[in-house]
Amino acid sequence: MAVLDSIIAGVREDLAARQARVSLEDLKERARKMPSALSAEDALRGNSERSLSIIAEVKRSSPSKGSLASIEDPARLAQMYEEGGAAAISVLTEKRRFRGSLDDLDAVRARVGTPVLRKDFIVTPYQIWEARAHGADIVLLIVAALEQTVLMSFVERIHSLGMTALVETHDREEARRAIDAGARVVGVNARNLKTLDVDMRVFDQVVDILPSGTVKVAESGVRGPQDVLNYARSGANAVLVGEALVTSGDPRSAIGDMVAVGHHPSLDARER
Ligand SMILES: O=P(O)(O)OC[C@@H](O)[C@@H](O)c1c[nH]c2ccccc12
Repeated sequence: MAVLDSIIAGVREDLAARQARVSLEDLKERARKMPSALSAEDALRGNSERSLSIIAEVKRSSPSKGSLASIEDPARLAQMYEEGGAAAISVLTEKRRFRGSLDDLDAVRARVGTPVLRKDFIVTPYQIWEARAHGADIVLLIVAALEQTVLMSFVERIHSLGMTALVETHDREEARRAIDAGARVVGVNARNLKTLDVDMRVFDQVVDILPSGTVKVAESGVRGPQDVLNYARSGANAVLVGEALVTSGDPRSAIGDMVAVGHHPSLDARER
């Protein structure tokens, strides 16, 4: 079984347990009582002052590398990311492979003022309501995990709840599907979720499929400022970084160095 399929099988089991505890009706009620979602599209697109956005991830573990960092206080880590200049914070909520949780999402949401992304393997509308009920502003959707009509309805659901869908792709065909489904923020993941191989050239191979107004997010494999610069030169509006930040020992300055790349003079003439 491909890695993605086995992750999703576990996600479905954990989901069934949560659904048995909290009904969809209760969840909707909680979601309706939440403050409105923060608008994330402009924050991710960047502006003249911050011409490249960094999405910084709270990530304890990964299927490819195993344990990365214990992160006993996810809110504190997120706060350091925010102080270092992150445009948004990504919180993994998948339990089995990434050791994340909705508690992490709650804690981060309560601490930071930036948009927060729920990073998980979304396969039912219940999880979208759950994201909103726990304060998410952005929800990840993985094209490779969803049939096209489902993808389309999930993008609509996320947008109708005032959140932003970050629709993740890994090749040109998936990028076309993301755009057809109504995505305005598209991620290009250098990591193939079926094999876990990382190839940072994927962004260049996919980027010309995306219409100019689309927010383009390069995901995975970023080791430091040079990789951020390369992605920015290729036309990324935002870069999503996990491992390099959680293993850095000084997340505030590690992200600061990446944010600074957005002001690099060689980026002035680029078209995004
Ligand atoms: O730790 P990295 O290589 O910087 O990658 C971060 C992020 O891109 C990665 O965690 C990720 C991208 N897409 C995903 C989908 C599910 C789980 C995780 C991911």
